[in-house]
Amino acid sequence: MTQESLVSGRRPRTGSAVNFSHVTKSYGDVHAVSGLDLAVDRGETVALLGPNGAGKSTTVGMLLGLLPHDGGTIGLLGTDPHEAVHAGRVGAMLQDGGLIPRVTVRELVEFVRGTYAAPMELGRILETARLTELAGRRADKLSGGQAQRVRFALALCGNPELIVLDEPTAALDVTSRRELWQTMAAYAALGNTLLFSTHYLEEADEYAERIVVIDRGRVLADGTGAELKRSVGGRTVGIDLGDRDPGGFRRLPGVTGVEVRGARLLLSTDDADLTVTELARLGALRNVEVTGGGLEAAFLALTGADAGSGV
Ligand SMILES: Nc1ncnc2c1ncn2[C@@H]1O[C@H](COP(=O)(O)OP(=O)(O)OP(=O)(O)O)[C@@H](O)[C@H]1O
Repeated sequence: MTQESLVSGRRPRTGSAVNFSHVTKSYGDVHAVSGLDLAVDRGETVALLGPNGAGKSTTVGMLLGLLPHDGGTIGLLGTDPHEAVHAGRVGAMLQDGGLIPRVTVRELVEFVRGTYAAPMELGRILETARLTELAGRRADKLSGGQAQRVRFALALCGNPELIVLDEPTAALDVTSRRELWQTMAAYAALGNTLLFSTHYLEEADEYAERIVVIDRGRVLADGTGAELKRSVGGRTVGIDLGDRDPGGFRRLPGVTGVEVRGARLLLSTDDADLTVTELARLGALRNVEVTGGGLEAAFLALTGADAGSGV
């Protein structure tokens, strides 16, 4: 660690945290992961976004050394998954992890801390996971959001450099989701690496610096939320047609398609700004509405466009 990182408690953001190269994994005839390439740098917060059955949990399982991979190589914090996990350098929050009954939050966290050679200090774990007030409560009598924060606290026990979270906010309400994200974002802000899988597009867009879209075990897209939205482009600009000739709009900048629906003219465009500017110049902006271009449209285009490719 550098002098600065020792003073501030921040970790240096250099080097590779996760490196999958051509990784494959099958369950019998099911190709769950098919030649996956994925690189995450230290200090990054990355979302693995994919539909059901995309291979997210299998990827997380292999990353943590819980599932053997069939082919390719997996590097974790400059070493192999087993070594990194055994050294306490990786924390994990998996789906459906039950909490031991009849013990308090403090006892549970103490117990898990005891399994590490150099654990994070108890007070800091409770504070980071916002559990200080709940430390004396029974761990099996908490709300869904509180229980998930306890699971996050358990993932923090070894003072890990990387935390891997498999759908951490599934089944949580909006408030609990936001609270959990505040705790995780604070940990990431110290220079730690977060890799999480999710179904929630808004969550990936809001909290991840990078989104890796996977489907059928392969990477379909990799970039910031803004880059993914841009890569699909495709917005629709709608205006009231009035008595104008729809054909004349075909030559407008950005326009890729023209459709008349009732009294409305719908222009498909790959550059909505340019199209709208030109409509304004022509004095044709009546009841303008720009739709599409969100992450959902990008996600559907990416996963849908790949359907039927035979993989
Ligand atoms: N133990 C298993 N035995 C057989 N097939 C499996 C097993 N685990 C997963 N699969 C299959 O592998 C593929 C990838 O599953 P995986 O659970 O990794 O996807 P996922 O993206 O995590 O899905 P979800 O979002 O629904 O959790 C799916 O087709 C799934 O049915």
